[in-house]
Amino acid sequence: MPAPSGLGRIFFWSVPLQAHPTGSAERREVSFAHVRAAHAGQGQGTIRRIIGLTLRHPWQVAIALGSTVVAVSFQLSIPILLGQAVDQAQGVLESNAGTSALVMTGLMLLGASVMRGIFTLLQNYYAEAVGHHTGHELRLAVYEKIQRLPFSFHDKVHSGDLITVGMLDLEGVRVFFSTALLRVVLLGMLIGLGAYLLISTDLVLGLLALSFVPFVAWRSSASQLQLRATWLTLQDKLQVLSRVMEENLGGIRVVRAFAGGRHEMEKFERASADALLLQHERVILRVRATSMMTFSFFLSMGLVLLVGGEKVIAGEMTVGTLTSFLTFMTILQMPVRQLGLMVNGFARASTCGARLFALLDTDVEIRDRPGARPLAAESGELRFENVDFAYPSDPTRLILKGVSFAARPGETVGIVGPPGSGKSTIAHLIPRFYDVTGGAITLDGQDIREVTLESLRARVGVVQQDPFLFTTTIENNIAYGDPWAKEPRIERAAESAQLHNYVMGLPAGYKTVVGERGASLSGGQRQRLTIARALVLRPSVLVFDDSTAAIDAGTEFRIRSAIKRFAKDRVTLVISHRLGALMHADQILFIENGEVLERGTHDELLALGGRYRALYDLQVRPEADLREAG
Ligand SMILES: Nc1ncnc2c1ncn2[C@@H]1O[C@H](COP(=O)(O)OP(=O)(O)OP(=O)(O)O)[C@@H](O)[C@H]1O
Repeated sequence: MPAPSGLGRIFFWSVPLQAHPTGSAERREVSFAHVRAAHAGQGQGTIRRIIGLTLRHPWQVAIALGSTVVAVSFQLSIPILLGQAVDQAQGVLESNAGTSALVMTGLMLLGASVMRGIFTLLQNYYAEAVGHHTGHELRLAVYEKIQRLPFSFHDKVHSGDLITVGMLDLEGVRVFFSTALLRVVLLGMLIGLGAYLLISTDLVLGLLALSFVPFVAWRSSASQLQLRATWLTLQDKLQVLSRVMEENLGGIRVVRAFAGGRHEMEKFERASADALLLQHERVILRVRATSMMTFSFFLSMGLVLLVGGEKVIAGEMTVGTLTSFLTFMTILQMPVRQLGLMVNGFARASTCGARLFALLDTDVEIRDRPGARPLAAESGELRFENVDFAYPSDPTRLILKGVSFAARPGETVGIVGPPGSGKSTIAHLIPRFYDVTGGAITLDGQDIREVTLESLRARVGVVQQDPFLFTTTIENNIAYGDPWAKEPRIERAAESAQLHNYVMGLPAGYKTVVGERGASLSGGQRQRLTIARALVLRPSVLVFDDSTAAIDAGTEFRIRSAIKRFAKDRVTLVISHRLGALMHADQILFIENGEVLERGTHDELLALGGRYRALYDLQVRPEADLREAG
């Protein structure tokens, strides 16, 4: 990103970007402490909180407000000068007086217009700057919050809804200063001072000139509030549309495979038709309000012309004063119409802000405890001590019940069991994606809840069931956990994961960009890439959560041999449905309904003749028998 220069530097501040050592990615080194501090204080009024955020840019706010005051003063001088000019021009025509006074007034009028223009520009520029700075900070704060939200939150909230909060709601808060707060000053001054000038010049004509104000103010506010209500419903409808589209794109292969195109189209059309109906309703609301406001304005203007014209004819008022009145009215018309926008700005900011702050205030249950220390790096012994666990969404249903086991560095623990028995849940608990509800998990004797999350996650590498890849190069995908990893380390990890030869065969090698979510790779290649990603971290505990399911037996064997060398001083957990993937483990746990039913080595479990044996007979023996027979 090029550094901003000139005016841009005043508007934006540059965020230092640190180049990724591999040269192909960028990492931001930004501290969010100040942003987080600005969000402290749950329960404060939403609008007060937004004003607090805005005031974090005091000099920009001051320039915007100061410019508004000066611009309004110049704007209000224009009708006065215009009236004066008309009277002077009439004087020149009627009594052949000199034109110097008229020229002077003309020049003053020009000067006032230019000054008004300059200060309005400054007002708009700095109002936007405040909004963009606030938006930038909030975006970072929301994104940072999303990075820290616990898995239990993501279990409950649709990611599309989070995106809406991060985009639409944030926008409602971002524009608060320019559309609402600054308008209070702008409209307050224009309407207040304008009304005073009109009434102090001529009470009756002043009241007539202002007669459209209450009606237009009411109509504009009422219609804006109605528009806002329909806008919120429209957002819900559009959200449904984006969910339908998001799901369709995410599951595009399922849709095609099951020829679901027509059904998907019908779903989309229904959601789109709902949105269309609402948009139509909004257009009618807007057009009706605009025509009523325009009509009432011109009605008032007609009355002013009628009464004012009679006063001019009767010699009670000059043509210039009447011109001032009409110009004042024209100047006032826009701000009065904008009162509705101001009311809308407040309403929008308060609903959007409430949702945004609710997200920012969400309690992060999984976080460092006060006084948490980094995990002390020792041998890396992993222990599950009588672990109970229930997912926060269903706290009464125990998924794990009294699970205990220990693994010393260099040991491999195999975990097998029927679907839904709780195997992946064990994998989720080690890096603290969730906290245990009973018992404890320790690493080198340290309860993992008592150490910092960052140090824990740096020591635990989990290869998930579902291999997720980023749309970037193979190199960056492998080095995701440690962007400063040097090429030889990345290549060694890829070699262990049996991916190196494949990558070297690609024209761009490690610089090959994988498509969206790794769509250009096969299932097995994606899994091998995620294995390499975990190996780069050189973790103390390596967890394979059914992560070789898409890999053929030969490749899996080679990966296992390579990892054996790699994992000689680490704990390895292998979760799999296939016994072939974990038969070699030093200890195998057979899990059912969240309980360890059997444990031992492969031979011990076979000799036990229990559930493991039954699974072996079902899965492995027929193949072995067939091989022998062949
Ligand atoms: N995020 C979650 N929230 C609530 N319940 C969950 C969640 N994830 C899993 N479960 C439930 O916990 C139980 C154990 O799930 P888990 O994924 O650990 O099983 P598993 O043994 O790994 O299954 P599989 O072999 O099919 O991958 C299941 O009944 C599942 O429905």
